[in-house]
Amino acid sequence: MGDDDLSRKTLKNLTVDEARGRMLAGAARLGVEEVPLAKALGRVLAAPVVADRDQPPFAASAMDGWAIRRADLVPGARFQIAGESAAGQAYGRPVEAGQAVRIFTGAPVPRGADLVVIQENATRDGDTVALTIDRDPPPGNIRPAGGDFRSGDVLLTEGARLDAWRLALAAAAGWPNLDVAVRPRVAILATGDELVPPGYVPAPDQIFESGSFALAALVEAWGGQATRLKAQADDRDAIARAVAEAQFDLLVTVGGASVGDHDLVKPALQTLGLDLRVQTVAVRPGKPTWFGVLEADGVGGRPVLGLPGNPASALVCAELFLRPLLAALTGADPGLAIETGVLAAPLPANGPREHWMRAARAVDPDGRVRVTPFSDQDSSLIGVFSRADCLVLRPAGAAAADVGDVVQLLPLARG
Ligand SMILES: Nc1nc2c(c(=O)[nH]1)N[C@H]1C(S)=C(S)[C@@H](COP(=O)(O)OP(=O)(O)OC[C@H]3O[C@@H](n4cnc5c(N)ncnc54)[C@H](O)[C@@H]3O)O[C@H]1N2
Ligand code: MOO
Repeated sequence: MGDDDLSRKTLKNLTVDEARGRMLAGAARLGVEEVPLAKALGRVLAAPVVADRDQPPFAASAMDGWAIRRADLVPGARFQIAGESAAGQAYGRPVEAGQAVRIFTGAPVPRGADLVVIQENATRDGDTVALTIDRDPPPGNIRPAGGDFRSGDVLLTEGARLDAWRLALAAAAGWPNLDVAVRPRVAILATGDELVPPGYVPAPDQIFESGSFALAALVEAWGGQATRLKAQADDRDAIARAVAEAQFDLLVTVGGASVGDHDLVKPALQTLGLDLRVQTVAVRPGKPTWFGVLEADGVGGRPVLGLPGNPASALVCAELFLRPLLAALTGADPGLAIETGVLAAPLPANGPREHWMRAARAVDPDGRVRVTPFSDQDSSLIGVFSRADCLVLRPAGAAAADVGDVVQLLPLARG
C-alpha cells in the first residue's frame, strides 16, 4: 500500500481522540487585541495579569469599632478618643498609649494600633470610651496589607477565560484594559432541500431548520463570533458559492455530511480546494463528522468542520470537536472538562463506536452524582437533547454496566 492509500484509508473511522488531534494540529491563536475590562467577559487572556500593588495596600480594619494598642486593654480600661479612620480617609497619626481611634470596616489601621475592638463592646462617654472583650480575636480584627494578593503576584495566566470572578480580580488589581485573543469568526452553513427557517410556511415534506441556531449559540458561548449563513439547498454549486463569498476563520457546516446522493457539502468544498483531514469518526452519534482545511487562498488554510445534520449528532460533535477547536484558536485549554458520576440505570454493552449518551444528572442525599441516560438515544431527537444536562461516555466495546457503576460524563452548560 502506498503512502497516499494509507493516509486516505486512515481518514475514516478515526477514534474521537485521533480526529480531535488532527483538527487541533494546525490550530493556534489568531491574534491579540486590547479590550476594556467591562467588555472582556468570556474572552481568553493573551497575557498574564500581574499585580503591581499589594491588596489591601494597607493593614485594614475588618470591623466597625475602635483601634487601640492591645497592651492597653486591661480590665476596666478607658481610652482617650484621638480621632477617626474611615475607608478612604485614613487617620494620619500613630495611636499613642491609652488612645483609641474610631475606625470603620475597610479603613486603614493607624500605626501603633494592633487591635480593633468591635463597637458592640464599647461604651462611649464624651471624649473617652470604655472597651471590653471577652475573647481576644486572633488577628485583632485586622486584615494585613497584601493579605489578598501582593505586588508581583501573577493573578491570572495567559489562556484563562474571563468570568465574573476573574474580571473582579483584574479590576481589583487596577487593570482597565486586558490583552485578549481575537474572537474567531465562525460561519455556520446549514444545507438541505428540506429546510425552511422558522417563520416560513413549510411544504409537507419540509422541516424547520434548527441546527444553525444551536451552533451559533454555542459558538458565541465558547468565545467565537458566529454568523449564520443563509441555508443552502442540496446543490453543489450553490454551496460552493455561499462558502466562497463568506468571511470566516472557521467554517462549520451542518448536514449533507453522509454518503447519500444529496450529501454534497464535501464535494462542493473540494471544488474550492478542500484538503480533507478527517473523513468519518467512530463516534455515536456523529459518525459522518468530517474535517478539512480550505487552502484555496494559499494563506495557510482555514479549518472546516463538517457536522452531520441530525441535531443530536451535530450538537454532541460540537461539544467534542467545535469547542476544543475554538479553545485552540483562542489560546485556551482545548481539553474536555470530564467529570464522573454513578449510573442510575443499567446500560447494555456498547458497540464499536464511542457513545456519548444524552443524560440527566441528580445529586444524591449522600452527595454522589447519579446519572440517568435517556432511554431513546436516536440522533434525530431534539426534545431529548433539550432535557439533557450531560453526556455519558460509553467507550468503544464497553461491557454492560450496572446501576452504581462509575461512568465518565461531560456536563452541558445549560441556561
Ligand atoms: N447509508 C448510510 N446512510 C447514513 C449513514 C451511513 O453511514 N450510511 N450515516 C447516518 C448517520 S450516522 C447520520 S448522523 C446521518 C447524517 O447524515 P447527514 O449529515 O448527511 O445529514 P442529512 O442527511 O443532511 O440530515 C440528517 C437529518 O437531519 C436533518 N437536518 C439536517 N440539517 C438540519 C438542520 N440544520 N436543522 C434541523 N434538522 C436538520 C435532516 O432533515 C435529516 O432528517 O446520515 C445517516 N445515513
Ligand atoms: O452518527 Mo449518526 O449521528 O448515529 O445518527
